[in-house]
Amino acid sequence: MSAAILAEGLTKRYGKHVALTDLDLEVAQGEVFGFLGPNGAGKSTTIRILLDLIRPTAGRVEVLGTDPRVGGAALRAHIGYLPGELEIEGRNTAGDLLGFLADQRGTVEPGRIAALADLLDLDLSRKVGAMSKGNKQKVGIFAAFMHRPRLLILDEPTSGLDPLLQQRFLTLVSEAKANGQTVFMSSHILSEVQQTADRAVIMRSGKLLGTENVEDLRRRSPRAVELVFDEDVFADDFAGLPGVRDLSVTGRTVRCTTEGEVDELFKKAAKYRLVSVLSTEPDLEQIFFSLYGR
Ligand SMILES: Nc1ncnc2c1ncn2[C@@H]1O[C@H](COP(=O)(O)OP(=O)(O)OP(=O)(O)O)[C@@H](O)[C@H]1O
Repeated sequence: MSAAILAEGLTKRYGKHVALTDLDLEVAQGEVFGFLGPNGAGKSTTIRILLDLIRPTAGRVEVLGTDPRVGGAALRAHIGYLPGELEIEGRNTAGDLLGFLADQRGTVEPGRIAALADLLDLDLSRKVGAMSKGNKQKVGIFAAFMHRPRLLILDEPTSGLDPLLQQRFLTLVSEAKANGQTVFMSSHILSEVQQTADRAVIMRSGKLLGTENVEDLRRRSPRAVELVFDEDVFADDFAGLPGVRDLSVTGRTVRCTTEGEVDELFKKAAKYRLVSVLSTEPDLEQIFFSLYGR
């Protein structure tokens, strides 16, 4: 079986500016694949090349076994694409617009649009041009998912969605995976990729830093942890614990960065009465630094 996505030596220059350098990528069919990187890493550039919206300076890609430069409409029929900067204008209602797209595609099962509207809480009677960014994003998600394409290419799909809807979106991704579809999803947020993806690549400044098994990434990536107790605690109790660094203990509050195992930390914490636990994901730059030391 051919790969869902294959890129070899992909390079893109805009004049003197190098947006992408020698990228190799292979995404298997049926895989949920995260494409991670901060703004400007080259994610949208790669995605646009996969869709033949722009052409590479060097290297080649195959999408579902076909060169997108020759695949045309037949290839596009198998791809659901959500652009990073979605622009939807016009006086049509969401229902009319999505109904039109469904007719064009001809493969959308009856009731699918209503079910998606229910899941993502979208009022189909609203005019798309007057919608908020988040609602427009939902329309874009519908358009990508509704015909259950073999391959979903999603550029920052949850941008503009509130946390509840981000979770609902992730259920759509899980459903697509269960259905054997391939999902290629860019993001600058590790946690959303961690929840759904099998593997992820991490990009920075147009270069691939590494390919990661997402389960490993979850274990290895640092988290900022804050524990608050109902009384002052002894700093010595928390000193030198495995997987704990940047420790600061002030009165009732312990702050630290954890990496990997947190078992010892919580065993020590259990000596006291814990009032609250806050664990936050650092931004990608910090994760890069922790994983790759640069
Ligand atoms: N049409 C263009 N002309 C010139 N430079 C461009 C063009 N499109 C992108 N770039 C540059 O190429 C680099 C990669 O951009 P790209 O949009 O692929 O990054 P990204 O990872 O998708 O980030 P973002 O999330 O901000 O879109 C950036 O430095 C960007 O400024």
